[in-house]
Amino acid sequence: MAGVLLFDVGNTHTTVALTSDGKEFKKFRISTQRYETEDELYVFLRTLFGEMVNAKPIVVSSVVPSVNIIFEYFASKYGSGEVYFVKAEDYDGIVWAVNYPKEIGADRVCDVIAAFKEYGPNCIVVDYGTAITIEVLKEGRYEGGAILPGFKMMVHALFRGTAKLPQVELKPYDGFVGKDTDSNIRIGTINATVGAVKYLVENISREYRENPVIVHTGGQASLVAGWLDGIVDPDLTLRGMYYFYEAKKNLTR
Ligand SMILES: Nc1ncnc2c1ncn2[C@@H]1O[C@H](COP(=O)(O)OP(=O)(O)O)[C@@H](O)[C@H]1O
Ligand SMILES: CC(C)(COP(=O)(O)O)[C@@H](O)C(=O)NCCC(=O)O
Ligand SMILES: [K+]
Repeated sequence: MAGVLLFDVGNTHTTVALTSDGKEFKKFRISTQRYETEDELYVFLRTLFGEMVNAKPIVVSSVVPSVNIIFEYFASKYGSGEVYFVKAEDYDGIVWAVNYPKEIGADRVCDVIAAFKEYGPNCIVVDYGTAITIEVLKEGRYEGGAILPGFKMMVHALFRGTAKLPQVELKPYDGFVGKDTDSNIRIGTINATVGAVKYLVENISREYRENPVIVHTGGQASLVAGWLDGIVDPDLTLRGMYYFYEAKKNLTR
């Protein structure tokens, strides 16, 4: 089967997706800390994908620099030899109107590319992962955004910083006054973070006035579905990776 292997490497999980059109994905999710060599990664992927995983070009969106070398080795030993690392400075279909485009996390680059292609030039994208990122697109220019602690990080911060507070389930609480420790914590971490996102999106929209399209993505977007306005689009990052690959492939043919 033709196609390309996408690796969305985040600080918690690596989502691996096989696709031949950038629309349909056969995807699996593994912990980013679980592989330290190209052979370990291959064992995982052979188990999950079977032979389909062999001899494909690979695209890597990584925000964990320490693992990047593994994909270089993987590409030459098990891939087609081609590896494309997502970088803002390698994609000129967007104006990266920020101080240091090289600093932008690759996942954010992918989110912006896909949002622009599919939701138009005025969007706000919120990506809920280890950290929560907010991307602002105005008239097709990436204006920057914000970075917040993710839901799990908020809960973990309370757990690590106190003697008695437990880690709670990552579920919003249906109410705003807790009657026990668990609900107090969930309100102050999950509900509060949803509130922070709401606050930032409202103020960004006011600043940009074009009533932007709002898109939610990332592993925990489903957690907030129903609490926030906007579209929930879990595969946005993967589609952005494929758009990046198409742009690079046409350049290098
Ligand atoms: N199938 C799944 N198994 C485990 N966690 C999942 C799954 N789907 C979504 N999640 C959630 O996604 C989170 C990781 O989100 P993700 O966007 O991949 O983070 P990052 O990109 O920072 O690694 C996990 O902490 C978990 O809450
Ligand atoms: C903010 C992030 C850690 C989010 O990554 P994730 O939560 O997906 O692991 C990542 O986009 C990143 O490392 N960004 C670099 C700094 C920046 O984008 O300005
Ligand atoms: K992410």
